[in-house]
Amino acid sequence: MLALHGRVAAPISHLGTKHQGRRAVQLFGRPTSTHKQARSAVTPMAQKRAGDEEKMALVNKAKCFIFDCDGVIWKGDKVIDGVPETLDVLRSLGKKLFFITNNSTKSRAGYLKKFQSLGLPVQAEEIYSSSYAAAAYLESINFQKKAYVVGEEGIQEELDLKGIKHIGGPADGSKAVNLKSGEYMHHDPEVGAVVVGFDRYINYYKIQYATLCIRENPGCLFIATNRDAVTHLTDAQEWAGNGSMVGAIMGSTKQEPNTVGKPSGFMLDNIANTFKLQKDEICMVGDRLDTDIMFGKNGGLSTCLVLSGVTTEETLLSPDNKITPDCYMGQLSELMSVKDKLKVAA
Ligand SMILES: O=C(CO)[C@H](O)[C@H](O)COP(=O)(O)O
Repeated sequence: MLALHGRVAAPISHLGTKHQGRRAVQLFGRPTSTHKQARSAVTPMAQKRAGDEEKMALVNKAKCFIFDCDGVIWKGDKVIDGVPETLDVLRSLGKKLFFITNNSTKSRAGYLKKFQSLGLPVQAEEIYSSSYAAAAYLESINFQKKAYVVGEEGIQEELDLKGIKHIGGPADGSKAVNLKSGEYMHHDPEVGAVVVGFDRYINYYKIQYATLCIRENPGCLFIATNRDAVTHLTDAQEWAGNGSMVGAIMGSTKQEPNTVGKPSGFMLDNIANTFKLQKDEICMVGDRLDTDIMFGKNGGLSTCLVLSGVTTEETLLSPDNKITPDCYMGQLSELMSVKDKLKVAA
């Protein structure tokens, strides 16, 4: 087992919000004062692809880069072209690199193996996942009860590392509900949090169990690792993301979850505090506007969108889009066009 990161600073200081249509989505606990926060995070500006000048300014300003994984580093199990070389160049310039994924199916140790299997030299302490964020959040509030997991091994492994008791997860993947007359499902009254992450084996049993805990156990928390609409489970197509699992339980409980993954700033605060980084020295590179770029903007980071993932240029430039990155490019390796003009980090 890997002890990957230090203890999370509590209490949580950053509350992010995002709009989905007209509804405010609550991130981390507090009812949102949505309009104020959302306005500060969306600065409409002229958009054009980053040229060499913008790329140089972006890299020279940043002492640290935070990369989203799916859509920036890889798609499914394939590394995106030019990524290894680009990471090497940034490291040779003395930049600190971190990798943050909203995908909760693996723990940080699981992601370390994935990076290694893809031939990407990454250190354990450079990886943050929403599975970790869920466990670190519960630790930060001194959670002493049991968690019910709708999700995969990643969440369970991270809860184990924090010594948090849990039930559910893959073990409930094969459980079926038989709705015979008088059928009654019992649930554990000791469950004090339901953690919902991406779950390929979600079923009616899990949805009902999670619903009972949230509705009937006084004060039971509803935690979403993320609410991403779609994800690249394979490189051939986009697949329904954790937003679909969270949505099912929101539907039955009529409650908003606390979201611990991007765009919530929980992992950002952890990185900045642990590694003593100023937020304005960090550049967030991501492929999603409502998670990655919002995460960067909420946190006061520079932001760069890449078009190698879920966002098209048309969506970015549409008048309906209100989330504007500082710059955008086709894919990460486009930074290589200025590699000979970049400065070593001070
Ligand atoms: O729904 C998901 C699976 O839980 C996520 O959308 C997805 O995998 C996000 O990955 P990343 O943050 O690396 O783009």
